[in-house]
This record gives sequence, C-alpha cells and structure tokens, in this order.
Amino acid sequence: MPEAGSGIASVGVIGAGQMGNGIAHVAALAGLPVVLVDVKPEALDKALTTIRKNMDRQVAKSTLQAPDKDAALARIQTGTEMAALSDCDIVIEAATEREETKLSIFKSACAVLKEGAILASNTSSIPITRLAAATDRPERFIGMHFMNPVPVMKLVEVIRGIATSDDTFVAVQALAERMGKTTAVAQDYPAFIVNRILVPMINEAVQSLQEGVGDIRSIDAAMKLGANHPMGPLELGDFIGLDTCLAIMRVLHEGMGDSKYRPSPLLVKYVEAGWLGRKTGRGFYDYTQDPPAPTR
Ligand SMILES: CC(=O)CC(=O)SCCNC(=O)CCNC(=O)[C@H](O)C(C)(C)COP(=O)(O)OP(=O)(O)OC[C@H]1O[C@@H](n2cnc3c(N)ncnc32)[C@H](O)[C@@H]1OP(=O)(O)O
Ligand SMILES: NC(=O)C1=CN([C@@H]2O[C@H](COP(=O)(O)OP(=O)(O)OC[C@H]3O[C@@H](n4cnc5c(N)ncnc54)[C@H](OP(=O)(O)O)[C@@H]3O)[C@@H](O)[C@H]2O)C=CC1
Repeated sequence: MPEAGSGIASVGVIGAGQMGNGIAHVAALAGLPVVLVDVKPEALDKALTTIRKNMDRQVAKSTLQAPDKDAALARIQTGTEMAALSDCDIVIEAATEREETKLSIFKSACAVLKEGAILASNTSSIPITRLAAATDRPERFIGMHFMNPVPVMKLVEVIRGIATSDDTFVAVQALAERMGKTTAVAQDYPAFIVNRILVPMINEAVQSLQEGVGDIRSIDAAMKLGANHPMGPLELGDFIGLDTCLAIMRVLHEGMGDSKYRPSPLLVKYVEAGWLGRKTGRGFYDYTQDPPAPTR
C-alpha cells in the first residue's frame, strides 16, 4: 500500500477518450509509468496519436524537450484487458459518464488490482460514496476530477467519499501536485464544484437557443466578449461532449431534486441525434467545416 503522500510509483488509466489520453499524458510527463486500458484497440491508437501530437505542440513551444517527450511516450503502455493494471499503485477510471459502465469497470478492475492499490474516478458528477460502495475498497476510493484539456488546465478537484481514508486523500493530492496541478477539495454533492456551476450555465445557453433568445453565434459571442469566457457556452458544450453535459444535468436533476436542473429538451434532442460535439464531428457546430459552422 502506498505510504501517505509519497508512494504512488505507477498509474493505470481506464478509458482512452479525451480525458484518459490527457491523464496518461500528464502522468507520463511527471515521470510515472502509465498503463492505459480501453475496450477498443482503435481508441488506444487514437489516444497515443493525440498524446504524441499534444507533446509535439509542447516541444514546438519549447515547454518540453524532445528527449523528454520520447522518454514520456516510452513510459506509456496500452492494453485492452484489466489484467494489465495488476501492478499499478493507482488506477484512474476515465470511461464514459454512465454509472452502470463505471460499476462494471470497477468490478472487473477490483478483481485484478493489488490489495493496496487506490481506485480513483474522474467522474464529472456521480457521487463518489455511491461508486465507492460498489467496490471492495471504499477506503481507497476517491474522486480525482481533471479538467479538459488536461495538459493545459491547472485544476484537479479531489472528492472524498464518506469512507475515503486520510492516507488515500493525502496520496492523491500529492500525485495531483506531482502532475503539475493545483487541487481544490470538493464535498461529495452531485457534480461537485466546477460542474455544479459550469454545466447549468451551458444548459441555460442551450435553453436560450431553444427559446430563440439568440442564435448560436450570438450566444457564444455574448459570453466570450461580454463575460470574457475563453469559449462560448455552446462551443464549450461541444468541447466537453454533449452526452457528458446531459449526463451531468441528469445527475444534478435527480440528485438535487430541483427542477432548476432540468436538462434542456434541445440538449436531449442533440444527444439523441448522436450530435455529441467535436468528438462526433457535429454538435452545435459542424466540425467538418473550417472554421466550424453553426448547425442552426
Ligand atoms: C466537464 C468536466 O467535467 C470538467 C471540465 O473539464 S469543464 C471544461 C473546462 N475547460 C474549459 O473551460 C476550457 C475553456 N477553453 C480554454 O481554456 C481555451 O479555449 C483552450 C485552452 C482550450 C484553448 O485556448 P486557445 O487560446 O483557444 O488556443 P491556443 O492558443 O491554441 O491554446 C492555448 C494553449 O493550450 C494548448 N492546447 C490547446 N488545446 C489543447 C488540447 N486539446 N490539448 C493539449 N493542449 C492544448 C495550446 O498548445 C496552448 O499552449 P501554450 O499556452 O503552452 O501556448
Ligand atoms: N469531457 C470532459 O470535458 C470531461 C469529462 N470528464 C469525465 O471523464 C470521463 C470520460 O470522459 P471523456 O474522456 O470526455 O469521454 P470519451 O467519450 O471521450 O471517452 C470515454 C472512453 O471510455 C471508453 N469506455 C467505455 N466503456 C469502457 C469500458 N467498459 N472499459 C474501458 N473503456 C471504456 C470509451 O470507449 P467507446 O468509445 O468504445 O465507448 C471511450 O474511449 C467521464 O466520466 C466524464 O464525465 C471529466 C472532466 C472533463
């Protein structure tokens, strides 16, 4: 079992999507061996291509030296079987924001993890205590919530479940710092801090679009130029993934029992259409065009 604050020497990541590849990227750059696992080999290939591209970008900007990039890439192994995670001191789950998916992953991961290994979830919204209770290690289970894009964003939210031990909490905070991040501690309420505040804003932007308060360009321009946000809320929803935004709104709606968190019907419609944002090439913008064009 890792000693408090010091002992994490290897990292596993489950889910090779946009968050999983970013977490593997920053862990490898922090000098840690990384095992990245996904059910689909093609997701792993895509993740490695993305990591290489993002590290090349850092080399081009002289924030990373080419030999350090090569060494970091060499520290990343991939696999499609959970057994590949059996030596990791911590495993960070970053699979799709669906509770059943995560619970089934934890079941198969716990069967192969070392007894003392920490299990962390990068969930955007699902209560950590509930996820932890479905594992064999609630005291070594924790929320470790990175922000997108992981190599750029400085924050990691750390969320303790009711049973999370002090050793686990200290070890995970130290790991986040080793990865170059600043932590904010959030209590275990639906969607924690960042998404409790951010995602209802995105939902409200979609509702404003549905009601015709503004069109896509106006809504995004208004918030970029009028509130100094780096991306407009619809552009940001596309960037996060509209499926993830909807999943977070549903957790908030159910968990808080308050109609103010009702997902916008237009958001539901986009997700039902499979228009999930950048990752599917179409959301509120069409990314097959350069520059991306509004879809309404
Ligand atoms: C949903 C959740 O659970 C929680 C969340 O993550 S919520 C989402 C949180 N994230 C945000 O709110 C992001 C808001 N957007 C931004 O901050 C910016 O638009 C952005 C950083 C993504 C891009 O910034 P930009 O100025 O438009 O682009 P650009 O100048 O090309 O890039 C800025 C830097 O980010 C890097 N970068 C941009 N996109 C990147 C990516 N996908 N991966 C890695 N690095 C990236 C660039 O290399 C550049 O690095 P330097 O500062 O070292 O030069
Ligand atoms: N997007 C964001 O801005 C942020 C997201 N998060 C959270 O991070 C997590 C991942 O999100 P994100 O990276 O955006 O999602 P993506 O959809 O980009 O990636 C999810 C990945 O998990 C894979 N996956 C699904 N089921 C399994 C499984 N059983 N075993 C292994 N891999 C599996 C998916 O494969 P397939 O494609 O085959 O389904 C996909 O490759 C979610 O919990 C999300 O809420 C946290 C912070 C920010």
